[in-house]
Amino acid sequence: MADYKDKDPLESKVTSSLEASPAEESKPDKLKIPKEMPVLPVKDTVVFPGMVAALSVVTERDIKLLNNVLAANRFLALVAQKDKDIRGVKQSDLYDYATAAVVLQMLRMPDNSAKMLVQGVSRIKIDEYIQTEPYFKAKVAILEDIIENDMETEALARNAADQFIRMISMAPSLPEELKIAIVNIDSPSRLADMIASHLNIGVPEKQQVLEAINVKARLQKVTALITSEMEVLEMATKIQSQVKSEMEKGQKEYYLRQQLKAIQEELGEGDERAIEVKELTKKIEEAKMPPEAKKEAERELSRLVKMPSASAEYTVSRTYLDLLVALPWAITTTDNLDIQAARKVLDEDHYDLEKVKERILEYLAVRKLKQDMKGPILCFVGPPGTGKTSVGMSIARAIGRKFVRMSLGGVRDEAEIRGHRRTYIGALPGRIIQGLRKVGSNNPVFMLDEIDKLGADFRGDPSAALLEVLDPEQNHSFSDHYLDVPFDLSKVMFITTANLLDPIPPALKDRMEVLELPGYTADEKVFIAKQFTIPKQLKEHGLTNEQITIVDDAIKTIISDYTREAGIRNLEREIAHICRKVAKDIASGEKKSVTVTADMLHNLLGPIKFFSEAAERTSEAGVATGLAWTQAGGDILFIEATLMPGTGKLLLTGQLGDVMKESAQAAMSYIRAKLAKLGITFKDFNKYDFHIHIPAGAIPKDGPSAGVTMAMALISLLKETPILSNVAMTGEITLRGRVLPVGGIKEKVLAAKRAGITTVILPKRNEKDLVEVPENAKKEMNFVFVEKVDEMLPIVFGTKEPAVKKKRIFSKV
Ligand SMILES: Nc1ncnc2c1ncn2[C@@H]1O[C@H](COP(=O)(O)OP(=O)(O)OP(=O)(O)O)[C@@H](O)[C@H]1O
Repeated sequence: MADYKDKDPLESKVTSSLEASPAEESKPDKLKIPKEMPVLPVKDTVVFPGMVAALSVVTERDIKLLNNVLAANRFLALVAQKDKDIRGVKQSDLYDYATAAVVLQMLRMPDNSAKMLVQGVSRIKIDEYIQTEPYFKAKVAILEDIIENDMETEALARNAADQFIRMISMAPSLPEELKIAIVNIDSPSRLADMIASHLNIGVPEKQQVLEAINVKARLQKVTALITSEMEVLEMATKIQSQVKSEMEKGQKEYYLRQQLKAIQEELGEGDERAIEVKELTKKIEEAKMPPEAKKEAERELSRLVKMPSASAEYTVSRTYLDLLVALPWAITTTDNLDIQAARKVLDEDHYDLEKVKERILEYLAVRKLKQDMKGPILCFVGPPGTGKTSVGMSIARAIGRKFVRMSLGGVRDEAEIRGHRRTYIGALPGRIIQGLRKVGSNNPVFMLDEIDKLGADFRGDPSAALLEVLDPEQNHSFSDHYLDVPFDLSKVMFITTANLLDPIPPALKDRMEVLELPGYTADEKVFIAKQFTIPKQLKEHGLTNEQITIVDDAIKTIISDYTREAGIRNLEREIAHICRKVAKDIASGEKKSVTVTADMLHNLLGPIKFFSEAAERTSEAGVATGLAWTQAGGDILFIEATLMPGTGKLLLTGQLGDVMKESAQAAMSYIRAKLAKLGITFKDFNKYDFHIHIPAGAIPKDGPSAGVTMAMALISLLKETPILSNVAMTGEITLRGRVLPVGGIKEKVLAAKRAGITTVILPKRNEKDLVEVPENAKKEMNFVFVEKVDEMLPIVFGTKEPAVKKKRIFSKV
């Protein structure tokens, strides 16, 4: 068995120990090819005719063969082995097609093996083995090429040559000189053999080329092999260039980094990064985070260290770490549990608001007994300016906690509460986490203002996120999307505020303890103004008691003529206005001290802003004064009714909800059914259209409560009798004329009092609610409780019998 060692015979080192050298006369000649010759099995390669190859001869059997060949005519058959790993080769292990070759040179090696240089002469086919020992010998048939010298052969040959030349340029293992050799080959048959012998292909493919006697088929085979080889080469080149460019990039970055480091060292900033990491590590330790958060912070820090400081990712990571270390994981302020002291602080800041103050003192008392008690979640409900926010601040001051406030008005996006995931560009933590970071303690009084103005849209429902915040069962592990690790909110005392209770989602309402702050009477306002508002405003404007005095009358006039509100926000604003004007006079040296009287208000505050409309509006028949419970607390509203020629339709305009429309229908039907009982002589209902109007600005929260007012406006119209201007009413009406209870009695009564009403008609079943109305209001007003609409008539018209007709407002049709 011969081993193929060297493809390029020119490189084999043939030295002076050559045993035989081919003489000129022994040059291979096809004519002299014998018909019988020894057969040498070859591993690993196929020697093509015309090619020179160096083979190693190792086994004793092969050496014997070689000796005999050299002693005879130097011809031998080189046959490729089907499987190169087989030892003790049999005939069936060899291909049938072979190459007749002559031995050109032989070189004996010191270890008894030999190397020989052979040259292929012709394709042969083994016909029959005639000897197997000591080596194979066979009868062979010499195969002649089948060649057509046509254009196709020519084209195939040129194409193969061109492709192969291109391939040489791409394959680093093929020498450039091969190109010249290829160009100089004239015979297509030799060209195909030459190319096949240099292709990096297996023995079976080479054998196929050898067996292709037809030169065209051989060229085609070779072309296909070159093409697939080129594809492999191209792919390899691509992979190589990719690897190279990535390596280059990495090397470039490394090089630049080294430079940067050198520059930083020169500038004395060399270890800035190290200092930063040290500082952050220290801060992580100091923040005393729970294990989960600490692990996350440490992981983020190890990521940060690997990032280039100029990258956007670095900033994101650094901002996140800054938040993690800044959050008050373990900072808790100590509560002041002294109930007396707390009461003093609460009283110092606010008048009345007893329910709220009591609730807080109760909480403190229980806290004293049970250390780990959860904070209550309170909801202060009331009209604007009734002290909801300021009492929250006062609570924080009384217990000795920090205070943070966030308005939920118009919040529609869940992410505002719970934050954006950090994968978003410009992501931020939610407002709860932001608030806690700002306030710097984990047990502040956290005020969530305007919870009734929460919105919801496609960006998620913020109330769902709030549920988690306000649920004591869940909020010990509140998850903010940005923060990504739970934060314990259970120590926070949440206080929410709302103007109205109804719009608050029921699930949220459920979790809170509602405390109402309904508003103040004029007298209470005077008291608050004197005790709290005026001293506060004087202080804010740098004025002293000697420099300005506001007499009681002036305060009362501000309340009645310049404000109409349940709270005291506008009163405070008007007082501030007066303080500014007085401060100007005093600062400019014009005056030394000013006593503000009611007469001076016109000059200081401008013309009166609110008139008592009741007297004016109800001077005509068909107008009734109702009481409404609105966003701003209680208010009065004038319901007007009129009629005009028509067909008996009922027309409704103004701020009417569906419920109010139904109430109007009910009122009308009741009246028409009870004309005689109500003392109405009007009969031509089918010849007139009726029109009820509720003016803008008085959007009642509880629609049905305008029922009795609409009924009274219609009755007044039909009886052509005006209603007394000092009477106002509220109540729902049924078809049978019953008066049903309504809400917001305290607010409504206070609003009536502000408007100068002295008699208020209320549903009988609301009598119990009168306890909430302040005593002084009760003293100055009359309350009439009714069960049926007809009971109202004597009161609204001021007489037992229908009043005197004043003037006709419709003519007979
Ligand atoms: N009972 C009171 N005693 C003393 N001052 C009061 C009282 N009620 C309200 N005030 C003062 O009225 C002003 C307005 O109150 P605040 O801003 O707390 O109203 P609010 O109920 O929160 O209103 P909004 O619903 O508009 O938020 C504050 O300066 C507050 O100090």
